[in-house]
Amino acid sequence: MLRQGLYVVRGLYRDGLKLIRLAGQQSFNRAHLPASYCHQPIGVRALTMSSWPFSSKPRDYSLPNESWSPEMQKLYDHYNALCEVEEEGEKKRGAWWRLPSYNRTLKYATGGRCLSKLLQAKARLFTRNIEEPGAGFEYVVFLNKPEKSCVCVFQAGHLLEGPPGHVHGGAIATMIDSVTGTLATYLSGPVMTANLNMNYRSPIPLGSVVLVHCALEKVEGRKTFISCRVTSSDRAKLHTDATGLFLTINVGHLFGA
Ligand SMILES: CCCCCCCCCCCCCCCC(=O)SCCNC(=O)CCNC(=O)[C@H](O)C(C)(C)COP(=O)(O)OP(=O)(O)OC[C@H]1O[C@@H](n2cnc3c(N)ncnc32)[C@H](O)[C@@H]1OP(=O)(O)O
Repeated sequence: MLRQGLYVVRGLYRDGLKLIRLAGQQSFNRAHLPASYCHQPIGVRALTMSSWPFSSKPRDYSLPNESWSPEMQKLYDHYNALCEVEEEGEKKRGAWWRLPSYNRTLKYATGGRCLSKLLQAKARLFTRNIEEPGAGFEYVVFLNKPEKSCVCVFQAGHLLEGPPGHVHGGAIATMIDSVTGTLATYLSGPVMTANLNMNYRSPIPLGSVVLVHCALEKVEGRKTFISCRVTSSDRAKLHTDATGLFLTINVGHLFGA
């Protein structure tokens, strides 16, 4: 069982990174996957899964929905336009990639040896488990590969309230962990957060749109250091700055190996 679990998680990360690399596609779907990805078994076959890692057509939460404010949409359009550049009349991939985002990673999510199949089936990504559009975390992450950095456009919904009318510090920390963790994962493979340091500089009004900028500071062996700044959408106001340390893990770590 443990060996099966390891097999599954390895497949998850390998295929997750493949998905990230396919992320820039505007209308990402199975048809865009390489044939080898669609037809060859991956590790998760061990648990009788199809090679497509989702149970049904997944919703890509990084795409615009009706709850997005004009400001959020404008920032999305801005970064999305940078994902494709025109050179000599030809459209080419730009430096930026939009990362798709799903609320579950696999039909049977992985989560350690103690998780029952029922719990695994119910597992959902923390930041994507509020179904009502606009009520929780609305965000999209754009990765800049050459610069080893990323920007997240984040609109904070009313269910994230902490101090009256403002975003809860834990919700801000969640976004920082998620975005720095995403960048670290992209750069270093499977990682876990070992340390996050945060300075809350100014409160974030509920419903507002902020930018979460993350950049690679350095990699030392298994350690990936990421810095992060949460600013107003015009970058004029600093809301939070943070640093994160991520340690590359052997995926067996998640199974207590
Ligand atoms: C479709 C699929 C898509 C997949 C792709 C998609 C993208 C994906 C997005 C993910 C977005 C979510 C991102 C959430 C990310 C989490 O929230 S992870 C959950 C929270 N974190 C945890 O639960 C981690 C709990 N801690 C641990 O498991 C272990 O302590 C760790 C972090 C793995 C480290 O343990 P270890 O590997 O045994 O390392 P250890 O030997 O103790 O230390 C190694 C070195 O690191 C140093 N170190 C360790 N801990 C610390 C620390 N806290 N501070 C400073 N130094 C430290 C040690 O001093 C040592 O240094 P050296 O002596 O080598 O110089």
